[in-house]
Amino acid sequence: MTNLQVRAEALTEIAHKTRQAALKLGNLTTETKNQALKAVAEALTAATPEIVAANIADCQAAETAGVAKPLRDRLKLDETKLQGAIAGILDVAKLDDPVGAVQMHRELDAGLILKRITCPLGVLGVVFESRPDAVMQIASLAIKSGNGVILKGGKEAIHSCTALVKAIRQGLATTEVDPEAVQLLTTRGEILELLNLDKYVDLIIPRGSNSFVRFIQENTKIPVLGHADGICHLYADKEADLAKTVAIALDSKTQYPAACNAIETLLIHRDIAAQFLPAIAATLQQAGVELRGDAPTCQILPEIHPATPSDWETEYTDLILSIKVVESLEEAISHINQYGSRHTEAIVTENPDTANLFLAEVDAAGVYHNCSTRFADGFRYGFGAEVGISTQKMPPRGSVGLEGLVTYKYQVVGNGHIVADYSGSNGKSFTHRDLST
Ligand SMILES: NC(=O)C1=CN([C@@H]2O[C@H](COP(=O)(O)OP(=O)(O)OC[C@H]3O[C@@H](n4cnc5c(N)ncnc54)[C@H](OP(=O)(O)O)[C@@H]3O)[C@@H](O)[C@H]2O)C=CC1
Ligand SMILES: N[C@@H](CCC(=O)OP(=O)(O)O)C(=O)O
Repeated sequence: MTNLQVRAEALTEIAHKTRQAALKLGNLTTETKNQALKAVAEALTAATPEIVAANIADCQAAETAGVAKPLRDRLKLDETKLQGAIAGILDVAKLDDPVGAVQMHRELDAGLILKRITCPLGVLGVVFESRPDAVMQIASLAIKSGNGVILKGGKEAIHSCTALVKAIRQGLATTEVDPEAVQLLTTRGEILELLNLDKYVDLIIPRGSNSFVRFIQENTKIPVLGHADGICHLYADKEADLAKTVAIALDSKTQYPAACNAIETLLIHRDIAAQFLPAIAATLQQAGVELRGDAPTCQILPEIHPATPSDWETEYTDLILSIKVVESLEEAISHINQYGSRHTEAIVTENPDTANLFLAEVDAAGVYHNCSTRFADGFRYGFGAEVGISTQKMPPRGSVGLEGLVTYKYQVVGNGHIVADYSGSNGKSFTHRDLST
């Protein structure tokens, strides 16, 4: 057998075990799943020294390799960040179980009852960037939603992800959840093999660049839920409040510059540009942001770099912001719909009609008025955690939490009912009576 065949066989075995574990997990009670999450939290707490040491090794290697600082900040998992993520697991335990919800309860005819009931998807394959806290968010959401999960983090986070998954599996080993429900892959080659395993894997969630998500979509028969790049904008309207604009621009750009929900471009109405831009620029530059502007912006801020057309389509994941002066709300919306990645878009204005037009006409998973784009997050939305932010149009769209990880079944129970009785000129009629309370 060639090395490739050996790898394919090993991966098939992993996927098979995950599926078996997921089948059992999908039928466990809410209480049992919550106990498993608590055991996972305890195991992660106990393994804190090993996890932090593994992360230090990853961070040092990333620094040596010249990985940019915002991406190293994203990679970092110190004790405080780890404790926050563990608290997040306990928050997921407190959430309602997304499995077993009766979404529809209908009498079709006397004694013939239809229910639509939520159920797990089965096995998820989630590929994500070098952000180790994602392991805990995704694994806890998978367990609570009754799904098995095969994880693959970015190469810079390999030691951190390995230590985390080891602790998660140790925690699960003390519970009724089979540890095989949570798996970790570490190489791109394994991902390519995983794409062939449509018999075992029900959904692939790639978190990464647009080209990577497209590559996955084009190379698998497994359904794909794409979490692609975030080219997000803030539009300062002619009726914007200056203090709000400065605060929101600062937060949206600098609070976590490597996050996909950080802004890349500030659009500003020409009527306020001369008044607002000096204050906005001073605050951003003080925070270390490099500004790049179009010609009208550079006239007001002569010290900044001119922007080139490629700036409008670039996600910097760094402390860089492009600025463009627009003639109107319509031009701002049109720019966003052309260059945005349908992730998260915000307007600052005191005019409710202008805001409503923006919220209605901008095509994105998140449309915000007078607040930071950094609110695009499962924890902040009250979902406990998130698998990521779906940039696809079909649901689940935006931040994907527990509800995005279940599907449903139609359950029909009768008593010997047959369709022939309801057909033809003398056929019985359906009652279609709603039985939901
Ligand atoms: N919408 C969302 O929720 C999120 C979006 N993003 C977006 O992702 C981008 C940043 O991602 P970045 O850090 O550069 O990560 P990449 O897109 O480079 O990589 C992300 C993951 O995909 C893997 N990968 C990339 N290319 C391939 C390939 N051709 N074959 C197999 N595996 C591959 C990487 O593996 P390896 O490291 O081993 O190469 C890594 O595990 C940004 O655009 C950001 O906005 C990020 C997180 C969440
Ligand atoms: N919702 C997240 C951002 C989504 C995400 O995972 O982004 P990234 O930092 O690119 O990995 C947050 O606000 O932290």
